Amino acid sequence: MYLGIDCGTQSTKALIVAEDGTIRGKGHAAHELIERPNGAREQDPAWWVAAMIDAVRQALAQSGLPGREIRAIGVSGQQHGLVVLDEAGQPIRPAKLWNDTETSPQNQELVLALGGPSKWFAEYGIIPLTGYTISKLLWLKQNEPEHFRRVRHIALPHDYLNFWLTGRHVAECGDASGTGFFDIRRRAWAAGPLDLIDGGTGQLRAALPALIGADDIVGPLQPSAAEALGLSTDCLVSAGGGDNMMGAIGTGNVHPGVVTMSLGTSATVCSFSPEPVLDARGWLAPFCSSSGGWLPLVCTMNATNVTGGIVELLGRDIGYLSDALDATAPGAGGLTALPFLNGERTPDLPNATGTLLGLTANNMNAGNLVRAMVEGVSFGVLAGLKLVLGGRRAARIFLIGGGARSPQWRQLIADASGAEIVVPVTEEGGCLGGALQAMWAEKKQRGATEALADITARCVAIDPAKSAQPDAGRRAAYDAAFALYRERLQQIHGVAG
Ligand SMILES: Nc1ncnc2c1ncn2[C@@H]1O[C@H](COP(=O)(O)OP(=O)(O)O)[C@@H](O)[C@H]1O
Ligand SMILES: O=C(CO)[C@@H](O)[C@H](O)COP(=O)(O)O
Repeated sequence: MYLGIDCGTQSTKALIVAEDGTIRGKGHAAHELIERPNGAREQDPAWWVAAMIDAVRQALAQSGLPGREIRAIGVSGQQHGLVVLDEAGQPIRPAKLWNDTETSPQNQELVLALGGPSKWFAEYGIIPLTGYTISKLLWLKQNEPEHFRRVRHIALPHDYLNFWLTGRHVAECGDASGTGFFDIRRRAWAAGPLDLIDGGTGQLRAALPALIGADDIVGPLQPSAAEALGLSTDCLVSAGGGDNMMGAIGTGNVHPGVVTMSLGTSATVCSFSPEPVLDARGWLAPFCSSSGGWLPLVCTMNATNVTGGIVELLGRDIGYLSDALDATAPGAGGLTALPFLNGERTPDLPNATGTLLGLTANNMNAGNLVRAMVEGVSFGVLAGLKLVLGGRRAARIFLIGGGARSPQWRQLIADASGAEIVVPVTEEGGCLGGALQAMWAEKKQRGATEALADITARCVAIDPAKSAQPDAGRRAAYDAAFALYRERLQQIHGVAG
């Protein structure tokens, strides 16, 4: 048995998976979120640990299996968050998250300090955007120098959980590639940007964990972690990765030609590549995968916070989102939402706020309000799909994340993209990816090596009842609404969608 753990923004999920891909147990525990009006978004790493313990114990109880049956664990985690640890390995302060826009001035400062976007691209293959890890370090130095001085280890959320599980400080290329201090072409840390922050003292270079391979084992569980989780100290922990990287594995996106879209707190779209896919404009995130390759990706910062938020504001439960899509027509009667509630990463508008345009006496109703938000979020990620595929059309998209539970939202994405939408039987893509990566690494460790593509081919199944085929008539209506969205985006923010 293998255990996948996914530390998302809103919750931690756990999944027990048998060698043939059968799901044996599930668990889920919600997270708190610290939000401040200045764009700060933070979580205490201790909350992730507590949620992980809770979710794993639920999954074990549901499976009825003894803990010693779990051979290996793979941890998936929200990308980019900065966990800073002191000499004793204790978190110094709450982690600033991927959707924290308070550090936008520091990001701008760093981009300029190295010589501008083209210099970053030439040197490291990436141009940092607000949300990536690096600006959080400069923010810490400028705003909390006492905390900065105590930094001895830098970790991403999943690296921190791996450390808590094993006592070892390591990282892997997928999640590391989203830091802004990683060389995308060479798949290695890039310490130069860190020298800009600490003035070349070497403090931050020394705080970097060693990089390991995607199919490597971090180590066995340390006794304290094994006891807390109800597992054995023989249980191994694999490299894990960023949640998008692990969601890619959980949808079989480990070879070219597969597209994964996630509708979680963020909306993301990505497609595996055996070569680096770089973008000198910096719109496409040129990340590595957590399966040994690259994973060009686009992430928008506003997704189910917007769609869930409007439904809540209307005093309904989340099922109303699907009802509203049923009750209204593509285009929401001319209503367009530019849903950048907390600034945005793609397009790069970290200080933007949301806008609702085209409101009339005829279209102002609850259904259209919900539809406009869902369409605004969807158009943002569909613009990203074009970037990821370099203008090619997707024939099929694997849809995961909480939003994929809505049949009507799935149909909207099918109609607006012209692609078939499929949903894996195991919709917790990050968790399944974690468990499958753990299987891959554990098998290699005991000399029973199996290619990851063979493991995903065996274990990732599509739920036929959840597939959606595009409708050409509705496609034309969505094309018109998408064109209006782009026009209004240009008008309000001066950028192309
Ligand atoms: N049936 C549904 N229809 C639309 N949205 C849904 C549905 N079920 C859940 N969601 C949305 O999914 C969100 C959670 O998504 P999830 O992928 O778990 O987030 P994260 O990984 O960022 O923690 C919820 O907040 C909710 O808004
Ligand atoms: O920042 C990114 C990707 O670059 C986000 O996708 C985070 O990784 C958070 O993911 P979710 O909580 O929405 O799954």
